[in-house]
Amino acid sequence: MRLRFTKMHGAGNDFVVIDATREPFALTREQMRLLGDRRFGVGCDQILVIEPSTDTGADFRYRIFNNTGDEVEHCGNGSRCFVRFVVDAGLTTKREIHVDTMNRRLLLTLQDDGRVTVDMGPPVFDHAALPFDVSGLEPRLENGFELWPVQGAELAVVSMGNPHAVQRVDDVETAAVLTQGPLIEHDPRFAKRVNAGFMQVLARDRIALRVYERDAGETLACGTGACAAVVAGIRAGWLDAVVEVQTRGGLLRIEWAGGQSPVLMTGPAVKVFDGEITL
Ligand SMILES: N[C@H](CCC[C@H](N)C(=O)O)C(=O)O
Repeated sequence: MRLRFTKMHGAGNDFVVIDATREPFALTREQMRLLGDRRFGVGCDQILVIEPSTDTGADFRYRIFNNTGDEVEHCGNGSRCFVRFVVDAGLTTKREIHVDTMNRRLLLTLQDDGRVTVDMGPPVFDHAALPFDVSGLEPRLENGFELWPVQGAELAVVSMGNPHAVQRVDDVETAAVLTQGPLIEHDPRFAKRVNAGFMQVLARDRIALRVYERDAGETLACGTGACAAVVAGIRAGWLDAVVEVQTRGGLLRIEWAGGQSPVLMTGPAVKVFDGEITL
């Protein structure tokens, strides 16, 4: 089959975007793996599929598949690229867009400077929701916030709709991202596996972050990972309410007022090229 797509990235986290608003999305898992392969296909961290809304309260629905073909709950950098795509494709004239993902409704705003602000909804700390099995573990409390001893790390466990386990490190450049990351991702306590974050606190309003993503391995940036890291840092008492997150692929700005307030993420969304591929 011939497939038209748009290649995009959000701070270096890269995507193949498929417009399924006029014809239904029908790729098999194998076709998605080929599409996402950096040598045999186009190559990307995730595949984003844009569909018409099934609910009057939202303008679109958007589905996210890791490059393994596994469908996942959320992709922060992807949601910004989604907005850039639907505006550039003329699929909407709005600049404030409501979109439904697997388990959240997001409000996204295209800023005049081309960046996109995403209301990511509130973080969830309920271990059962992640899911994360805490049986037999004793957390260390930092500012009253639980840090869990798993795989030789002290993990803050947060859901942004998708699961994250974040640890504070002295230096992200020398952190054991590529060795400890997969051990955390596949630890049996995370029944749906987990995205493993490594955060270096540079100041109360600035961190450096690397994320070993579930399925995708280390990406140049992880939007939901940046949200999870900042929320964990605020709860642990290390960070203030507005934080600049330095990732290997670019800068993200994360804001959270605490409690049930939503996490706001602002960052870039870039179109690289349009293409066609036969799968
Ligand atoms: N690998 C993630 C999905 C993509 C998240 C990341 N690309 C982001 O920007 O949030 C997961 O399996 O939950």
